[in-house]
Amino acid sequence: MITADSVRKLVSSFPDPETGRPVGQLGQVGEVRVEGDRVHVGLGLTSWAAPIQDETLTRLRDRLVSELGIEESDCVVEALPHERKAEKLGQVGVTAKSVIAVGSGKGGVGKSTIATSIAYGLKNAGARVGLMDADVYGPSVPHLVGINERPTAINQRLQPIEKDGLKLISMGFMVPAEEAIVWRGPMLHGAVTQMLRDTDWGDLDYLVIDMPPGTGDIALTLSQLLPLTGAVVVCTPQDVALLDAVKAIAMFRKVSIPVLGVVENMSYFLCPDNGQRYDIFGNGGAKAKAAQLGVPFLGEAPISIDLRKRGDDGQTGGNYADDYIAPYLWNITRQMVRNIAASHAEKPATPSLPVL
Ligand SMILES: Nc1ncnc2c1ncn2[C@@H]1O[C@H](COP(=O)(O)OP(=O)(O)OP(=O)(O)O)[C@@H](O)[C@H]1O
Repeated sequence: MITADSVRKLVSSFPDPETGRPVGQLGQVGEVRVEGDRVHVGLGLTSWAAPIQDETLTRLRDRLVSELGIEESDCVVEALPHERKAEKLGQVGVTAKSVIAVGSGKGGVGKSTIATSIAYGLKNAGARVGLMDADVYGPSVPHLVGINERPTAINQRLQPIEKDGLKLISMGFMVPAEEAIVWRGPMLHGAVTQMLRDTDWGDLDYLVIDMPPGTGDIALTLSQLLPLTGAVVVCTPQDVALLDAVKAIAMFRKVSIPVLGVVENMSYFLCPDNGQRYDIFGNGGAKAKAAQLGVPFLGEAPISIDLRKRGDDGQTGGNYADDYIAPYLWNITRQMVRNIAASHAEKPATPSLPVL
């Protein structure tokens, strides 16, 4: 006979996606009801896990169905909100659970577009997200999301600009582009440190950092300032771009930033007139290269006129309203979170010591 206790025990050992620790240890098992063969379970999930909430619930339900030998239709697993504060990270004290750098080997491959789309995807799913545009050589995020105003400071803390619930700070707010372009290492280091340390980010699930293309200076600076969850490398499919992406991967590895995966942008073009697919820059090269280098592939995004138009109009966040490009962007975002959750399950976080 199935009892609430036996179900609770099964649920308790299920790993929390955010920490990798059993949910039973973290007070995340909610109400468990058993009526004959019908089982109803409440699972507490944090906003960090929101992008993979549905599949997490399905995984738990599948486990219960197989272990208890019941019908899928008799097992209901429901998400309950679970609060968990982020810890202050590194010497800059950013309060975030995951810090993700988005980089590329060269400019113009759509790095800022993908970084912004990832940030919006996480935010739309229900996570608390900050986006830091550290691309000194082309700080394009304010343009992509349509922000013209400058951040204010309260008690010498920069207040990020909020756009649709996304918190944003850009190098473009700090310095005129023509000035930053001639900066050397120490000045870049100072500016990035200041953006991280002196911004009122609040409590974030994810901080997404749009990196300048190519250069190792900022990757090195970041790795010294706070523990990064990992880097996403954006590239286009042609061979020369892939060579640069390989260099970017090597650069992140050199400064011990794990590579969360590669994104192939501008993978192909679907002609709206005849539905014909054109592999303008070739296709599939990034996936093959990622496999060869032993890094995950996060997904592809085709060339989309809407994506480019929305960028020009400061409406990049609106890409999720577009039927054609939205599933590709969402797939990349979700695959990234899945990969982070899988690494948490492999290496669960050590529990914080109780306060005596
Ligand atoms: N999949 C795509 N389809 C169509 N246009 C795209 C796509 N991805 C990006 N773009 C467009 O390409 C241009 C460059 O994109 P973006 O600024 O994101 O590149 P970047 O790699 O960050 O460049 P840089 O490093 O020079 O800032 C923009 O006009 C953007 O709208």
